[in-house]
Amino acid sequence: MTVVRHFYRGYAAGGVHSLWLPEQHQIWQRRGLHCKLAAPVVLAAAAGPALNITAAQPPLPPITAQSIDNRDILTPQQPLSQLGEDAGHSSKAYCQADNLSGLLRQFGTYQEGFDNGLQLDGLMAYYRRLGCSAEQLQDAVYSMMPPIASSSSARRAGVPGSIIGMRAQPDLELAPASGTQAGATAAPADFTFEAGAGRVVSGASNVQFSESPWQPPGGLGEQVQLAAWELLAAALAAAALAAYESRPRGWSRGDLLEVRQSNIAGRGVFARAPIATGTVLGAYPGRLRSAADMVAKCQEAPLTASYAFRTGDGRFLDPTDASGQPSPYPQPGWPWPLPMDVVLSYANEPPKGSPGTNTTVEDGPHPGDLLFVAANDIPPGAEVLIDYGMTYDRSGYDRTPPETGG
Ligand SMILES: C[S@@+](CC[C@H](N)C(=O)[O-])C[C@H]1O[C@@H](n2cnc3c(N)ncnc32)[C@H](O)[C@@H]1O
Repeated sequence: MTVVRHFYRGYAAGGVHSLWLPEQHQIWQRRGLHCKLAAPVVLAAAAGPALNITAAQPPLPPITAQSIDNRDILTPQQPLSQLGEDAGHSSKAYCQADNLSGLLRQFGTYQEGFDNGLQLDGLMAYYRRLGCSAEQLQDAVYSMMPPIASSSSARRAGVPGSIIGMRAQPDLELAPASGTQAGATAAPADFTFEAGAGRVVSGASNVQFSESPWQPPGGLGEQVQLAAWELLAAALAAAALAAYESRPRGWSRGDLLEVRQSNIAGRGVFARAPIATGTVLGAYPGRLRSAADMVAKCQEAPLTASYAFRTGDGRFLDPTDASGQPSPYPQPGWPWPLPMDVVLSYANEPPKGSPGTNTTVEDGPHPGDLLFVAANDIPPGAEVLIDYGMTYDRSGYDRTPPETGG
C-alpha cells in the first residue's frame, strides 16, 4: 500500500505518535477534508490532548503563461503561506529530476529561453521553497539543458558551447531544503554555472547561460611550452629555497653592545649599558657552511679561520667576505638583499692571566644558532669576552691582530 508522508502528531501520555496514513487521506486533504478523526489516531487522541494535524498538501501551483507573467511567484521573498505551501516535505514527486525539468522547460517555453537569470533564479528559489533539494534542482537543470556534460571527463574535454559544470552556492547547501515556517525566504544566489574553459557565466545573484568559445586542445608545441614554464617555476622555487637556506644569520643587542678598539687585540665588543646575568646578547653571525666548504674557503682566504665558529651540529658560521674579513654580505653564497649584523664576530677572548670570560656561547633552539649569553653582570664599558675553545689556532696571537691586516 502506498503511503504518503503526512505526519500526524498526537501528543498522548507525554509521547509523540507518528502515524502513516494511506494516500486517500491526501486526497481528502486536497478536498479540504482535514481528517481529524482518522481511525488509527482516535485511540491515541482519546488518551491525550487534542490531535494536531499538519497543513494539507496542496497541488503544485501550475506554471502557466499567466503565472509566469506574474512576477510574484518568482519572488523569493514571497511567504510560503501565500503559496499554500505545505512545509516539511523534501521528496515531493514534482522535485524528481524528470518532473522538475519538465516544469522548468515550461518556464523556458514561456520565456523563450533561459536568458533571464533573475527569473530563473527566482524560479529555482520557488521550487526550493516548495521542498526540492539542491541536488534535485541541480539534476533537473542538468537534464534540461542540452547538451549537458557534467562529468569530469567532459569538463576536461571542454565540449564547445556546453555547460560543463554547475555548483550550488554554499548558502543553498546550508539552507534548509524546505522552509518550515511561513515567510521563509530563499537565498538570492542559488546557482552558478561554469562554461567551457572554466568561465563562470553567472553573476553572484543571478543565473545566465551563455556559450563559451571553442578552445582547441593544445598541440605539442603548447605542451612543451607549458612544461618549460613549469620547469622554470620549479627552478625558481628551488633557487629561492637554496637562497633562504644559505642566508646570512646572526644578530646582536644593539642597545647593549658596541664595537670599538680593544686593548686585547684589534677591535672588540663592549657593553654600552649594564648587562644582567643571563641576558642573551645575540647570535653569532655568518653563513652556515659544511666542513669541506670551510676548508676550501680557508685555502682561498686564510683569515677566515680567525672568525669561523663551529656550531653544535658540526657546521661552521662564516661571517667573512671573499677576502676573509667580517662583512654584512658574507661570501660565497646565494645573493641575499639584507645586511648581516657582524658585531659579535669581533668578540675577543681574555688574555692569559686575566680574570676570564664573562659570556658563554650556547647552542640555540635552531640548528646552527650560537647564542651569546652573559655569564655574569657586565658593567658598562667592559669588554665582552668569550672562550674560543680548545681547538682554536692561537699561534698567531703574538703577531698583529687580523683587522689591521699586518
Ligand atoms: C674573532 S676575531 C676577534 C676580533 C678581532 N679582535 C678583530 O679585530 O677582528 C679573533 C682574533 O682576534 C684576536 N684575538 C682575540 N682574542 C685574543 C687574545 N686574547 N689575544 C690575542 N689575540 C686575540 C686573534 O687575532 C684572533 O684570531
